[in-house]
Amino acid sequence: MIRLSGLQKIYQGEAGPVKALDNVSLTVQQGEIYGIIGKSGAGKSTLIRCINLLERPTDGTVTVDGQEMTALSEAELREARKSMGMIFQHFNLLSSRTVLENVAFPLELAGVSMAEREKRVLPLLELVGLSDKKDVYPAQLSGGQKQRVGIARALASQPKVLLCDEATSALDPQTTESILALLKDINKKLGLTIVLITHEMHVIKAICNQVAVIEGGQLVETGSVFEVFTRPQSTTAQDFIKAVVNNKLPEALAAVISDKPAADSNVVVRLSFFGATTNEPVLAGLIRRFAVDASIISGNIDHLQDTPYGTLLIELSGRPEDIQNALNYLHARDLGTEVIGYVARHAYAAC
Ligand SMILES: Nc1ncnc2c1ncn2[C@@H]1O[C@H](COP(=O)(O)OP(=O)(O)OP(=O)(O)O)[C@@H](O)[C@H]1O
Repeated sequence: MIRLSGLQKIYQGEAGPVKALDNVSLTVQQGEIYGIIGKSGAGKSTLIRCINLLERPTDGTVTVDGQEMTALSEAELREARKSMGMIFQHFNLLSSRTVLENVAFPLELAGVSMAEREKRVLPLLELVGLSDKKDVYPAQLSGGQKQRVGIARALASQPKVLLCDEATSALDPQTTESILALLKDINKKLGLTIVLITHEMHVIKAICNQVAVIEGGQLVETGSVFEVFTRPQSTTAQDFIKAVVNNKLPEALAAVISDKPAADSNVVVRLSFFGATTNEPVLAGLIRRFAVDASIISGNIDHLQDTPYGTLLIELSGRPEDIQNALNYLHARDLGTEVIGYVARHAYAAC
């Protein structure tokens, strides 16, 4: 649906040229929710604005639904943009117009009659849950309601693609959740392709299928959300994931753990489960096969795109050769096995 190829964007800043995008290529399939995550200044806004050519790339091509946007004249571009809605962090509503008039605005610009505008806008207000606010002005709405108006307005011209520029960054966590749920619902109901930029990994985790990580204007990692969450390759992706996956050691354990084994120390291991392996009785198999004890220190199972994913922190005790055999057994399974460190026997009371 969207193909970016070799995109480059150089701004002429006051202190000289700024390379905001450096050879960015990516493909977004029809019906996907594609998230682009990066820290401040990474190039996210520039990238999303290059998709509808609000920002013209210095080099490279943008193709949307088979049409090369970068080859169009300004007039052709205005027409092509109708197939792409956009929502913004600060909503960008017209304060002197009611909710209905705001949502109808793109249709008004397109010369659609008042009667037809109303006919098309009312179902959209229902879709975003604002039917009872149609005659209200933006100042009387909450942030979440304003973003719902923004979403309805973006949908007014029946776009195939919805671009979301930090759409939930100005909202509290609960409202963010409801807006993300609405976007997911719209994606499902209308089959709309959604591209969003964010600096928050929980947004990606909540609704995206695919993710791209951007740093210094370059894509440093792309893949399914499940792949990137469970096996992040870049340090940037790993840093983002730390914010949503709690891999912190319990304080009492962190105080006594060492990275060097002692003669009689127990081994602390983090197991990561993905998909089908989540249901495997790994610990039972371990204890049955080897003369080791496995105490559970902490654990959690979460879901990513309806696939179970979890980590388990365990402490293995036994003779060193039995522990080694047990570790070899774990390494041979289809799960992540990471030795976190060593604790002296009885130094930490695992349950
Ligand atoms: N109009 C401009 N002129 C000069 N430099 C610009 C311009 N717009 C953006 N930049 C620079 O380009 C780089 C990327 O900016 P961009 O706004 O795309 O990043 P971002 O990831 O969206 O950041 P943030 O999350 O803080 O909004 C930054 O170094 C920024 O300072």
